Amino acid sequence: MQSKDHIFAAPIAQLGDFCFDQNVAEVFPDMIKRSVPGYSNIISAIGMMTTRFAQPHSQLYDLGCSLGAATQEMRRNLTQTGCAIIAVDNSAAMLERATSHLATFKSEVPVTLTEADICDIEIENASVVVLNFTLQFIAPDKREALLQKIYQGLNPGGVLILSEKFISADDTVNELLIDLYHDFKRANGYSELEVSQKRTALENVLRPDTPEHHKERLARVGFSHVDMWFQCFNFGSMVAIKQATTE
Ligand SMILES: Nc1ncnc2c1ncn2[C@@H]1O[C@H](C[S@+](CC[C@H]([NH3+])C(=O)[O-])CC(=O)[O-])[C@@H](O)[C@H]1O
Ligand SMILES: O=C(O)C(=O)Cc1ccccc1
Repeated sequence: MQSKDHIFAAPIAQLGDFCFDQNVAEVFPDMIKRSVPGYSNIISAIGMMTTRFAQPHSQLYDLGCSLGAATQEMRRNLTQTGCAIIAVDNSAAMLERATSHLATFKSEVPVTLTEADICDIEIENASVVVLNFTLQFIAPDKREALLQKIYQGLNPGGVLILSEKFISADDTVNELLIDLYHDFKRANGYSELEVSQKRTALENVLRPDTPEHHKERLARVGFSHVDMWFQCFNFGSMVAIKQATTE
């Protein structure tokens, strides 16, 4: 039985910052499905890109793995031999549930679940790195160093899949995309109060960048091929490919 997300349904007198605690981990599959437009399409495409980009005897990273949805899709779509998946999250509650969730599937592919800050881990011999709605929670002044580390740890021809909530550089478009996003949340059963309380709780925690800022930063750390492959309202996903040695 999956629990429904009612976290912001009742008025909260002292609304604190949003965090990935036990209560959020409990309702996370329902929350993410009803809160992130295109989430299931993005997860499927992570599987498709894994089939294309995974290199034999390399490592695949799921950074900010939550309950391991991207890890499971990568594992299911891996056709290369000798690969291992490293899934990392700094929320103990998420990792505990990811461990039991992933154990329900049969697979030959080794998965290591690590409780750590993704800014502190080593990345090496990587062919696929996934940041699926995680970079937005990293302090803005730490983002470039993290992307630089990912770039250094990727093998030539490797890919970073970066999904994020965005802001638009154009104020009118920005307002429109946020309005459409709130319509999407209401259509998925969230009340006005839930939408507004969550918005406030996320203010200091989820800091979105513009797509242009992402593209410039990805190019600056060294990625030679960068573009958006999916966008729905103010949510989307980018690919960044490290130049292959044969190009
Ligand atoms: N510094 C950090 N180090 C490690 N983990 C972190 C850090 N900061 C935040 N997290 C973790 O990043 C995850 C973000 S959710 C990712 C969804 C998943 N990728 C999915 O495909 O279902 C996205 C969302 O909820 O919007 C949470 O589990 C945090 O604990
Ligand atoms: O719900 C929101 O307002 C969001 O921006 C997406 C989201 C989804 C899950 C956790 C945190 C943010």
